[in-house]
Amino acid sequence: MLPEAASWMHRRTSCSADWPVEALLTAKETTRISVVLPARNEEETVGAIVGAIRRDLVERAPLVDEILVVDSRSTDRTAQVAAAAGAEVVAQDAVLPGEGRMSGKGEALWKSLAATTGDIVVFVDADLRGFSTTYVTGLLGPLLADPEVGFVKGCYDRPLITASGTAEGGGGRVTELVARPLINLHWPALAGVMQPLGGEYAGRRALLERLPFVTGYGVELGMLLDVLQTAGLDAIAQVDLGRRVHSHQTTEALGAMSGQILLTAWSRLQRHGRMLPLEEPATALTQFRRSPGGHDLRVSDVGVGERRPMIEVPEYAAGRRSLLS
Ligand SMILES: O=c1ccn([C@@H]2O[C@H](COP(=O)(O)OP(=O)(O)O[C@H]3O[C@H](CO)[C@@H](O)[C@H](O)[C@H]3O)[C@@H](O)[C@H]2O)c(=O)[nH]1
Ligand SMILES: O=C(O)[C@H](O)COP(=O)(O)O
Repeated sequence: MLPEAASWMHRRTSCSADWPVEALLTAKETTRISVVLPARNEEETVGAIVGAIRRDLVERAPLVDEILVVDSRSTDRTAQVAAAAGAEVVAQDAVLPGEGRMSGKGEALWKSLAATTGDIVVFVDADLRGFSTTYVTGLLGPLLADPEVGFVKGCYDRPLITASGTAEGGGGRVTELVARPLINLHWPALAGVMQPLGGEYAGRRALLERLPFVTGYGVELGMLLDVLQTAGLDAIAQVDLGRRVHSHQTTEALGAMSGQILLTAWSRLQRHGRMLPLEEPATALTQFRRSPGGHDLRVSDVGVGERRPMIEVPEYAAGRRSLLS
């Protein structure tokens, strides 16, 4: 891991328990806070999430000023359930109709900026199970405490829950198999960001409104890379939110998500001028394991070598196959 990345992790990582709601209320002053949930067919889960935020962070403690659910072309009762739980609900396609209709989660988030007024916007996926409002308070902590912080990512343990059981640490498959190796390769300064694709994060409007948003599932990677490019590593913080359980997509759907992640990375490599001249790619891969004191880092070298075609090996070309044994 680069010294810069290790130092960032040390300085900019906290956990949700570090940010009690009472301290946040004091720090909030006149800052308006919006919570946004993008939702496509989440009638089973969206109500409990909205209800918890409304109860804990609007009624019990006046921290959150608005809760917006962006209905992303749901065909179920997502909009009704969210409204009944106390959220304002807008249809993705009804916002800024003059801008036309694009698709996916990134489109819903982009539209949400136009449909909210908060100085700080907190994004929370609508498919979470066992949601706690400490997700929201945790994400707000670094932003309310430090004006230098502009963007906060959540991190958590991610189980993979299937009909045959629960594999702790088995979730986040696109993160582990695609995004993390890609980030370590081309953006090693971000190697300490534990959940680069996580859907729970918060940012200052003044920063978010100056970023392009990738549509679909490229939105998180694009945003993280664009924040790094425009505001620098120190503007980013991460908060350990504990454990995250969500609805898993099929492997096939995750393949499509991976394609969007790769395309997003490609576009940022081009746009941020990292292709020319071609930089030597970093070969260190940093992974994380939960430990009693936080997280253990495991850095391995994923560098690959290259062998010449076998036919160019003289012994082989001469037919001396006995050398194979
Ligand atoms: O067209 C869409 C698709 C999804 N969603 C919502 O976006 C959230 C996350 O979508 P989901 O399909 O559950 O994504 P995951 O499989 O959980 O993907 C992970 O990785 C993605 C890529 O970085 C992130 O966008 C997600 O937040 C993150 O949880 C959910 O509330 C969805 O309802 C929309 O609003 N519109
Ligand atoms: O964030 C990810 O990597 C994808 O959403 C896949 O997550 P899952 O493996 O927990 O379904």
